[in-house]
Amino acid sequence: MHLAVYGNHGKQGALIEEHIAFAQRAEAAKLDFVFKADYLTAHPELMAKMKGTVGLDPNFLMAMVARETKQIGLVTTISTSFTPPYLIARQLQSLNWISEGRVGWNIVTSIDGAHNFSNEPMPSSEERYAKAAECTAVVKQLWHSYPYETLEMDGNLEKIKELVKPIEYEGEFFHIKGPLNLPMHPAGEIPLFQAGASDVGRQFAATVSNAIFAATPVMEVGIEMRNDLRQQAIEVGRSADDIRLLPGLYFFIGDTYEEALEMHRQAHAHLTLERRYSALESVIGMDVRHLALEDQVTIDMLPSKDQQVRSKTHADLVRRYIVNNEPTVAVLLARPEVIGSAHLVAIGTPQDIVDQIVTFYEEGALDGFIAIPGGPAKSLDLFFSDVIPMLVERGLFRAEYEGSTLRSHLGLDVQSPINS
Ligand SMILES: Cc1cc2nc3c(=O)[nH]c(=O)nc-3n(C[C@H](O)[C@H](O)[C@H](O)COP(=O)(O)O)c2cc1C
Repeated sequence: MHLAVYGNHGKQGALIEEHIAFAQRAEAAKLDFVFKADYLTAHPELMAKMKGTVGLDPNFLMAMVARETKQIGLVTTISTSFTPPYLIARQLQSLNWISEGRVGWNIVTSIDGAHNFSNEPMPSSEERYAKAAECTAVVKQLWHSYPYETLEMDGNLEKIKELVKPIEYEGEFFHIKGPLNLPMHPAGEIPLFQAGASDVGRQFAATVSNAIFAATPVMEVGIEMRNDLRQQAIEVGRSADDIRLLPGLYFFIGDTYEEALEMHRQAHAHLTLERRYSALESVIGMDVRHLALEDQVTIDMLPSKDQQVRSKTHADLVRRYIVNNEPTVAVLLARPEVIGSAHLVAIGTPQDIVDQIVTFYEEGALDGFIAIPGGPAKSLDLFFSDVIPMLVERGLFRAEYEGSTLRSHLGLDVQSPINS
Protein backbone atom coordinates (compact mmCIF):
# COMPACT_ATOMS: atom_id res chain seq x y z
CA MET A 1 0.00 0.00 0.00
CA HIS A 2 1.27 3.48 -0.85
CA LEU A 3 0.84 6.15 1.79
CA ALA A 4 1.44 9.85 1.49
CA VAL A 5 0.39 13.10 3.15
CA TYR A 6 -1.00 16.28 1.71
CA GLY A 7 1.05 19.16 3.07
CA ASN A 8 -0.66 22.49 3.26
CA HIS A 9 -0.37 23.24 6.92
CA GLY A 10 1.79 26.33 6.83
CA LYS A 11 0.67 29.01 9.23
CA GLN A 12 1.69 32.62 8.86
CA GLY A 13 5.14 33.19 10.35
CA ALA A 14 6.20 29.58 10.80
CA LEU A 15 5.70 28.65 7.19
CA ILE A 16 8.91 27.01 6.02
CA GLU A 17 9.83 25.42 9.33
CA GLU A 18 6.36 23.95 9.63
CA HIS A 19 6.45 22.40 6.18
CA ILE A 20 9.91 20.98 6.85
CA ALA A 21 8.91 19.56 10.23
CA PHE A 22 5.81 18.03 8.63
CA ALA A 23 7.87 16.37 5.89
CA GLN A 24 10.42 15.10 8.42
CA ARG A 25 7.62 13.55 10.43
CA ALA A 26 6.22 11.89 7.33
CA GLU A 27 9.71 10.62 6.52
CA ALA A 28 10.14 9.16 10.02
CA ALA A 29 6.86 7.27 9.37
CA LYS A 30 8.39 6.02 6.05
CA LEU A 31 5.60 7.44 3.92
CA ASP A 32 6.03 7.33 0.15
CA PHE A 33 5.82 11.07 -0.34
CA VAL A 34 4.57 14.46 0.76
CA PHE A 35 2.22 16.06 -1.72
CA LYS A 36 1.50 19.69 -2.50
CA ALA A 37 -1.43 20.87 -4.61
CA ASP A 38 -1.26 24.20 -6.43
CA TYR A 39 -3.76 26.74 -7.66
CA LEU A 40 -2.86 29.63 -9.92
CA THR A 41 -5.51 31.96 -8.62
CA ALA A 42 -6.26 33.61 -5.27
CA HIS A 43 -9.09 31.81 -3.44
CA PRO A 44 -10.42 33.86 -0.48
CA GLU A 45 -11.79 30.66 1.12
CA LEU A 46 -8.38 29.01 1.08
CA MET A 47 -6.70 32.19 2.25
CA ALA A 48 -9.02 32.32 5.25
CA LYS A 49 -8.39 28.67 6.10
CA MET A 50 -4.64 28.56 5.49
CA LYS A 51 -3.79 32.06 6.67
CA GLY A 52 -2.52 33.24 3.32
CA THR A 53 0.34 30.80 2.83
CA VAL A 54 -1.33 28.26 0.59
CA GLY A 55 -0.16 30.03 -2.58
CA LEU A 56 3.53 29.38 -1.99
CA ASP A 57 5.02 27.96 -5.19
CA PRO A 58 5.31 24.21 -4.42
CA ASN A 59 8.48 23.81 -6.49
CA PHE A 60 10.39 26.27 -4.33
CA LEU A 61 8.94 24.74 -1.20
CA MET A 62 9.96 21.24 -2.30
CA ALA A 63 13.50 22.45 -3.04
CA MET A 64 13.71 23.63 0.56
CA VAL A 65 12.16 20.45 1.97
CA ALA A 66 14.53 18.34 -0.17
CA ARG A 67 17.54 19.81 1.62
CA GLU A 68 16.10 18.93 5.04
CA THR A 69 15.02 15.36 4.28
CA LYS A 70 16.80 12.35 2.82
CA GLN A 71 14.41 9.69 1.63
CA ILE A 72 10.81 10.76 1.39
CA GLY A 73 9.33 11.46 -2.06
CA LEU A 74 8.28 15.02 -2.94
CA VAL A 75 5.31 15.37 -5.27
CA THR A 76 4.72 18.84 -6.64
CA THR A 77 1.86 20.12 -8.80
CA ILE A 78 2.35 21.93 -12.12
CA SER A 79 -0.42 22.95 -14.51
CA THR A 80 -0.07 21.92 -18.14
CA SER A 81 -2.63 24.55 -19.13
CA PHE A 82 -0.51 27.51 -18.08
CA THR A 83 3.12 26.40 -17.88
CA PRO A 84 5.33 25.90 -20.96
CA PRO A 85 6.71 22.35 -21.21
CA TYR A 86 10.35 23.43 -21.41
CA LEU A 87 9.97 25.20 -18.07
CA ILE A 88 8.16 22.20 -16.55
CA ALA A 89 10.85 19.79 -17.76
CA ARG A 90 13.62 22.00 -16.43
CA GLN A 91 12.03 22.79 -13.07
CA LEU A 92 11.23 19.15 -12.35
CA GLN A 93 14.61 17.88 -13.49
CA SER A 94 16.27 20.55 -11.32
CA LEU A 95 14.21 19.40 -8.35
CA ASN A 96 15.14 15.82 -9.10
CA TRP A 97 18.83 16.71 -8.90
CA ILE A 98 18.31 18.80 -5.76
CA SER A 99 16.43 15.94 -4.07
CA GLU A 100 18.50 13.12 -5.60
CA GLY A 101 15.67 11.39 -7.38
CA ARG A 102 12.76 12.00 -5.07
CA VAL A 103 10.49 14.20 -7.17
CA GLY A 104 7.09 13.37 -8.64
CA TRP A 105 4.92 15.54 -10.90
CA ASN A 106 1.21 15.90 -10.19
CA ILE A 107 -0.15 16.92 -13.59
CA VAL A 108 -3.17 19.20 -13.40
CA THR A 109 -5.12 20.88 -16.18
CA SER A 110 -6.41 23.38 -13.56
CA ILE A 111 -9.92 24.34 -12.59
CA ASP A 112 -9.35 28.05 -13.10
CA GLY A 113 -6.64 30.67 -13.45
CA ALA A 114 -7.01 31.48 -17.17
CA HIS A 115 -7.52 35.17 -16.28
CA ASN A 116 -3.96 35.30 -14.93
CA PHE A 117 -2.41 33.94 -18.12
CA SER A 118 -4.01 36.04 -20.89
CA ASN A 119 -6.02 32.94 -21.72
CA GLU A 120 -9.64 33.77 -20.97
CA PRO A 121 -12.17 32.20 -21.12
CA MET A 122 -10.98 29.02 -19.43
CA PRO A 123 -10.42 26.45 -22.21
CA SER A 124 -12.81 23.49 -22.15
CA SER A 125 -11.88 20.33 -20.27
CA GLU A 126 -11.30 18.54 -23.62
CA GLU A 127 -8.94 21.22 -24.91
CA ARG A 128 -7.06 21.29 -21.60
CA TYR A 129 -6.51 17.53 -21.75
CA ALA A 130 -5.41 17.67 -25.41
CA LYS A 131 -2.83 20.25 -24.38
CA ALA A 132 -1.89 18.20 -21.29
CA ALA A 133 -1.21 15.14 -23.46
CA GLU A 134 1.07 17.11 -25.81
CA CYS A 135 2.74 18.95 -22.96
CA THR A 136 3.50 15.72 -21.09
CA ALA A 137 4.88 14.07 -24.21
CA VAL A 138 7.16 17.06 -24.83
CA VAL A 139 8.35 17.13 -21.20
CA LYS A 140 9.28 13.45 -21.38
CA GLN A 141 11.09 13.90 -24.69
CA LEU A 142 13.01 16.85 -23.25
CA TRP A 143 14.07 14.78 -20.24
CA HIS A 144 15.41 12.10 -22.57
CA SER A 145 17.05 14.62 -24.92
CA TYR A 146 19.95 15.05 -22.51
CA PRO A 147 20.70 11.59 -21.10
CA TYR A 148 22.60 11.04 -17.88
CA GLU A 149 25.32 9.10 -19.73
CA THR A 150 26.51 12.43 -21.16
CA LEU A 151 28.08 13.19 -17.79
CA GLU A 152 30.27 10.12 -18.18
CA MET A 153 31.74 11.36 -21.50
CA ASP A 154 34.41 13.35 -19.73
CA GLY A 155 33.75 16.49 -21.79
CA ASN A 156 34.22 14.65 -25.12
CA LEU A 157 32.37 17.05 -27.46
CA GLU A 158 31.81 14.58 -30.29
CA LYS A 159 30.30 11.97 -28.01
CA ILE A 160 28.19 14.58 -26.21
CA LYS A 161 26.82 15.78 -29.56
CA GLU A 162 25.86 12.21 -30.38
CA LEU A 163 23.94 11.83 -27.11
CA VAL A 164 22.32 15.25 -26.66
CA LYS A 165 19.83 15.72 -29.48
CA PRO A 166 17.13 18.30 -30.31
CA ILE A 167 13.59 16.91 -30.13
CA GLU A 168 12.16 19.05 -33.02
CA TYR A 169 8.61 18.70 -31.68
CA GLU A 170 5.83 20.05 -33.92
CA GLY A 171 2.33 19.67 -32.51
CA GLU A 172 -0.98 21.48 -32.25
CA PHE A 173 0.02 23.46 -29.16
CA PHE A 174 3.79 23.33 -29.07
CA HIS A 175 6.74 23.82 -31.41
CA ILE A 176 9.83 23.00 -29.44
CA LYS A 177 13.35 22.37 -30.60
CA GLY A 178 15.17 21.24 -27.45
CA PRO A 179 17.29 19.64 -26.15
CA LEU A 180 16.88 20.41 -22.45
CA ASN A 181 19.80 22.21 -20.83
CA LEU A 182 19.96 19.81 -17.90
CA PRO A 183 20.77 16.09 -17.91
CA MET A 184 18.39 13.44 -16.68
CA HIS A 185 19.03 12.35 -13.11
CA PRO A 186 20.25 8.73 -12.91
CA ALA A 187 17.25 7.78 -10.74
CA GLY A 188 15.35 7.57 -14.03
CA GLU A 189 12.15 9.09 -15.29
CA ILE A 190 10.24 11.25 -12.83
CA PRO A 191 7.02 9.50 -11.71
CA LEU A 192 3.79 11.07 -12.97
CA PHE A 193 0.58 11.64 -11.05
CA GLN A 194 -2.65 13.04 -12.43
CA ALA A 195 -5.62 14.71 -10.78
CA GLY A 196 -8.90 14.87 -12.70
CA ALA A 197 -11.21 11.94 -13.37
CA SER A 198 -13.65 12.86 -16.15
CA ASP A 199 -13.70 10.30 -18.99
CA VAL A 200 -10.94 12.08 -20.86
CA GLY A 201 -9.01 12.65 -17.61
CA ARG A 202 -9.06 8.94 -16.81
CA GLN A 203 -7.98 8.04 -20.32
CA PHE A 204 -5.05 10.43 -20.03
CA ALA A 205 -4.07 9.07 -16.60
CA ALA A 206 -4.33 5.45 -17.73
CA THR A 207 -2.08 6.24 -20.70
CA VAL A 208 0.72 8.20 -19.05
CA SER A 209 0.64 8.36 -15.28
CA ASN A 210 1.93 6.07 -12.56
CA ALA A 211 -0.80 7.09 -10.14
CA ILE A 212 -3.97 9.15 -9.99
CA PHE A 213 -4.83 11.45 -7.09
CA ALA A 214 -8.55 10.88 -6.86
CA ALA A 215 -11.65 12.06 -5.07
CA THR A 216 -13.61 8.94 -4.14
CA PRO A 217 -16.09 9.87 -1.39
CA VAL A 218 -17.72 6.41 -1.34
CA MET A 219 -16.38 2.90 -1.86
CA GLU A 220 -18.32 2.16 -5.10
CA VAL A 221 -16.77 5.20 -6.78
CA GLY A 222 -13.29 3.96 -5.83
CA ILE A 223 -13.94 0.40 -7.04
CA GLU A 224 -15.44 1.58 -10.32
CA MET A 225 -12.64 4.08 -10.98
CA ARG A 226 -9.85 1.68 -10.09
CA ASN A 227 -11.26 -1.10 -12.29
CA ASP A 228 -11.79 1.33 -15.14
CA LEU A 229 -8.26 2.76 -14.92
CA ARG A 230 -6.71 -0.71 -14.77
CA GLN A 231 -8.74 -1.84 -17.78
CA GLN A 232 -7.83 1.26 -19.77
CA ALA A 233 -4.14 0.80 -18.92
CA ILE A 234 -4.28 -2.70 -20.39
CA GLU A 235 -6.02 -1.37 -23.51
CA VAL A 236 -3.13 1.02 -24.19
CA GLY A 237 -0.53 -1.71 -23.74
CA ARG A 238 0.44 -1.12 -20.13
CA SER A 239 -0.17 -3.47 -17.24
CA ALA A 240 -3.07 -2.95 -14.81
CA ASP A 241 -0.67 -2.42 -11.90
CA ASP A 242 1.05 0.42 -13.76
CA ILE A 243 -1.65 2.81 -12.58
CA ARG A 244 -2.26 3.25 -8.87
CA LEU A 245 -5.42 4.78 -7.44
CA LEU A 246 -4.56 7.04 -4.51
CA PRO A 247 -7.63 8.83 -3.18
CA GLY A 248 -7.52 11.70 -0.72
CA LEU A 249 -8.36 10.51 2.80
CA TYR A 250 -9.59 13.48 4.84
CA PHE A 251 -9.22 12.28 8.42
CA PHE A 252 -10.46 13.33 11.88
CA ILE A 253 -9.00 11.07 14.55
CA GLY A 254 -9.79 11.11 18.28
CA ASP A 255 -9.58 8.81 21.29
CA THR A 256 -13.28 8.15 20.84
CA TYR A 257 -15.62 8.31 17.85
CA GLU A 258 -17.53 11.16 19.53
CA GLU A 259 -14.36 13.20 19.95
CA ALA A 260 -13.50 12.71 16.28
CA LEU A 261 -17.03 13.64 15.21
CA GLU A 262 -16.79 16.83 17.24
CA MET A 263 -13.48 17.63 15.48
CA HIS A 264 -15.25 17.22 12.15
CA ARG A 265 -18.18 19.40 13.28
CA GLN A 266 -15.87 22.16 14.43
CA ALA A 267 -13.85 22.06 11.23
CA HIS A 268 -17.04 22.77 9.26
CA ALA A 269 -18.71 25.15 11.75
CA HIS A 270 -17.72 28.18 9.65
CA LEU A 271 -19.79 26.93 6.73
CA THR A 272 -23.01 28.91 6.95
CA LEU A 273 -26.08 27.75 5.06
CA GLU A 274 -25.45 30.43 2.43
CA ARG A 275 -21.88 29.16 1.89
CA ARG A 276 -23.18 25.64 1.47
CA TYR A 277 -25.75 26.82 -1.11
CA SER A 278 -22.98 28.67 -2.97
CA ALA A 279 -20.71 25.62 -2.83
CA LEU A 280 -23.41 23.47 -4.44
CA GLU A 281 -24.01 26.15 -7.07
CA SER A 282 -20.31 26.42 -7.83
CA VAL A 283 -19.79 22.66 -8.26
CA ILE A 284 -22.90 21.70 -10.20
CA GLY A 285 -24.71 24.92 -11.13
CA MET A 286 -27.79 24.06 -9.07
CA ASP A 287 -29.65 26.49 -6.80
CA VAL A 288 -31.71 24.84 -4.04
CA ARG A 289 -32.39 27.97 -1.98
CA HIS A 290 -36.12 27.81 -2.81
CA LEU A 291 -36.43 24.34 -1.23
CA ALA A 292 -36.93 23.57 2.49
CA LEU A 293 -34.03 21.78 4.20
CA GLU A 294 -36.15 18.65 4.63
CA ASP A 295 -37.28 18.61 0.98
CA GLN A 296 -35.86 15.88 -1.24
CA VAL A 297 -33.53 16.73 -4.11
CA THR A 298 -34.69 14.53 -6.98
CA ILE A 299 -33.13 13.47 -10.27
CA ASP A 300 -35.46 15.65 -12.35
CA MET A 301 -34.09 18.76 -10.57
CA LEU A 302 -30.58 18.17 -11.90
CA PRO A 303 -29.30 20.77 -14.37
CA SER A 304 -28.35 19.70 -17.90
CA LYS A 305 -25.25 17.53 -18.14
CA ASP A 306 -24.03 19.63 -21.05
CA GLN A 307 -23.55 22.85 -19.10
CA GLN A 308 -19.95 24.02 -18.59
CA VAL A 309 -18.65 23.20 -15.09
CA ARG A 310 -15.33 23.98 -13.40
CA SER A 311 -14.52 20.32 -12.79
CA LYS A 312 -16.43 17.46 -14.42
CA THR A 313 -14.97 15.12 -11.82
CA HIS A 314 -16.54 17.03 -8.95
CA ALA A 315 -19.82 17.78 -10.76
CA ASP A 316 -20.24 14.10 -11.69
CA LEU A 317 -19.71 13.05 -8.08
CA VAL A 318 -22.50 15.32 -6.85
CA ARG A 319 -24.82 14.19 -9.67
CA ARG A 320 -24.07 10.59 -8.86
CA TYR A 321 -24.88 11.10 -5.18
CA ILE A 322 -28.23 12.73 -6.01
CA VAL A 323 -29.14 10.02 -8.55
CA ASN A 324 -28.32 7.21 -6.11
CA ASN A 325 -29.82 8.74 -2.97
CA GLU A 326 -32.29 11.55 -3.77
CA PRO A 327 -31.21 13.10 -0.44
CA THR A 328 -32.84 15.92 1.52
CA VAL A 329 -31.36 19.37 1.00
CA ALA A 330 -29.86 19.22 4.52
CA VAL A 331 -28.10 15.91 3.83
CA LEU A 332 -26.84 17.08 0.44
CA LEU A 333 -25.42 20.29 1.92
CA ALA A 334 -23.40 18.26 4.45
CA ARG A 335 -21.80 15.95 1.84
CA PRO A 336 -18.04 16.07 1.17
CA GLU A 337 -18.83 16.30 -2.56
CA VAL A 338 -20.43 19.70 -1.81
CA ILE A 339 -18.57 21.23 1.13
CA GLY A 340 -15.17 19.64 0.63
CA SER A 341 -13.18 18.44 -2.35
CA ALA A 342 -15.16 15.18 -2.47
CA HIS A 343 -12.45 13.24 -0.70
CA LEU A 344 -13.16 10.16 1.36
CA VAL A 345 -13.86 11.34 4.92
CA ALA A 346 -12.62 9.13 7.77
CA ILE A 347 -13.86 9.92 11.28
CA GLY A 348 -13.14 7.87 14.40
CA THR A 349 -10.52 6.25 16.60
CA PRO A 350 -7.25 5.04 15.07
CA GLN A 351 -8.75 1.54 14.97
CA ASP A 352 -11.86 2.84 13.13
CA ILE A 353 -9.67 4.57 10.56
CA VAL A 354 -7.50 1.49 10.02
CA ASP A 355 -10.60 -0.69 9.62
CA GLN A 356 -11.98 1.70 7.00
CA ILE A 357 -8.69 1.79 5.09
CA VAL A 358 -8.32 -1.99 5.17
CA THR A 359 -11.89 -2.52 3.97
CA PHE A 360 -11.42 -0.14 1.05
CA TYR A 361 -8.10 -1.78 0.19
CA GLU A 362 -9.44 -5.32 0.35
CA GLU A 363 -12.49 -4.38 -1.71
CA GLY A 364 -10.23 -2.96 -4.44
CA ALA A 365 -11.23 0.68 -3.93
CA LEU A 366 -7.66 1.99 -3.53
CA ASP A 367 -3.96 1.15 -3.85
CA GLY A 368 -3.06 3.53 -1.03
CA PHE A 369 -4.06 7.07 -0.18
CA ILE A 370 -2.94 10.63 0.20
CA ALA A 371 -3.87 11.54 3.76
CA ILE A 372 -5.34 14.99 4.23
CA PRO A 373 -5.09 15.98 7.89
CA GLY A 374 -8.30 17.41 9.35
CA GLY A 375 -9.08 18.68 12.84
CA PRO A 376 -6.61 19.81 15.52
CA ALA A 377 -2.98 18.71 15.93
CA LYS A 378 -4.12 15.72 18.00
CA SER A 379 -5.76 14.18 14.94
CA LEU A 380 -2.46 14.27 13.02
CA ASP A 381 -0.56 13.04 16.09
CA LEU A 382 -2.79 9.97 16.28
CA PHE A 383 -2.36 9.36 12.55
CA PHE A 384 1.41 9.11 12.98
CA SER A 385 1.51 7.50 16.44
CA ASP A 386 -1.24 4.91 15.95
CA VAL A 387 -2.70 4.58 12.43
CA ILE A 388 0.56 4.09 10.53
CA PRO A 389 2.07 1.61 13.06
CA MET A 390 -1.18 -0.39 12.97
CA LEU A 391 -0.97 -0.62 9.17
CA VAL A 392 2.67 -1.72 9.49
CA GLU A 393 1.69 -4.34 12.05
CA ARG A 394 -0.93 -5.73 9.67
CA GLY A 395 1.73 -6.09 7.00
CA LEU A 396 0.07 -3.49 4.76
CA PHE A 397 2.77 -0.87 4.94
CA ARG A 398 6.56 -0.79 5.09
CA ALA A 399 8.48 -0.54 8.37
CA GLU A 400 11.61 0.68 6.56
CA TYR A 401 12.42 2.29 3.23
CA GLU A 402 14.03 -0.04 0.72
CA GLY A 403 15.52 2.79 -1.30
CA SER A 404 15.80 6.53 -1.36
CA THR A 405 14.07 7.51 -4.59
CA LEU A 406 10.39 8.04 -5.29
CA ARG A 407 10.57 5.35 -7.99
CA SER A 408 11.71 2.91 -5.34
CA HIS A 409 8.89 3.84 -2.93
CA LEU A 410 6.31 3.41 -5.69
CA GLY A 411 7.72 0.03 -6.69
CA LEU A 412 8.82 1.28 -10.12
CA ASP A 413 11.97 -0.10 -11.68
CA VAL A 414 14.94 1.51 -9.99
CA GLN A 415 17.91 2.64 -12.02
CA SER A 416 21.45 2.31 -10.78
CA PRO A 417 22.63 5.00 -8.38
CA ILE A 418 25.11 7.72 -9.39
CA ASN A 419 28.65 6.54 -10.15
CA SER A 420 27.85 2.87 -9.66
C1 LIG B 1 -8.44 15.16 -6.63
C2 LIG B 1 -8.22 16.35 -7.50
C3 LIG B 1 -7.20 17.24 -7.21
C4 LIG B 1 -6.98 18.37 -8.00
N1 LIG B 1 -5.97 19.23 -7.69
C5 LIG B 1 -5.77 20.34 -8.44
C6 LIG B 1 -4.73 21.27 -8.12
O1 LIG B 1 -3.96 21.11 -7.18
N2 LIG B 1 -4.62 22.38 -8.89
C7 LIG B 1 -5.44 22.62 -9.96
O2 LIG B 1 -5.28 23.65 -10.60
N3 LIG B 1 -6.41 21.75 -10.31
C8 LIG B 1 -6.58 20.63 -9.57
N4 LIG B 1 -7.57 19.74 -9.91
C9 LIG B 1 -8.38 20.02 -11.12
C10 LIG B 1 -7.97 19.16 -12.30
O3 LIG B 1 -6.66 19.45 -12.70
C11 LIG B 1 -8.88 19.36 -13.48
O4 LIG B 1 -8.63 20.58 -14.12
C12 LIG B 1 -10.33 19.37 -13.18
O5 LIG B 1 -10.67 18.36 -12.29
C13 LIG B 1 -11.08 19.21 -14.47
O6 LIG B 1 -10.77 17.99 -15.05
P1 LIG B 1 -11.89 16.90 -15.21
O7 LIG B 1 -12.70 17.41 -16.38
O8 LIG B 1 -11.18 15.61 -15.50
O9 LIG B 1 -12.65 16.87 -13.94
C14 LIG B 1 -7.80 18.61 -9.13
C15 LIG B 1 -8.82 17.70 -9.44
C16 LIG B 1 -9.03 16.58 -8.65
C17 LIG B 1 -10.13 15.63 -9.01
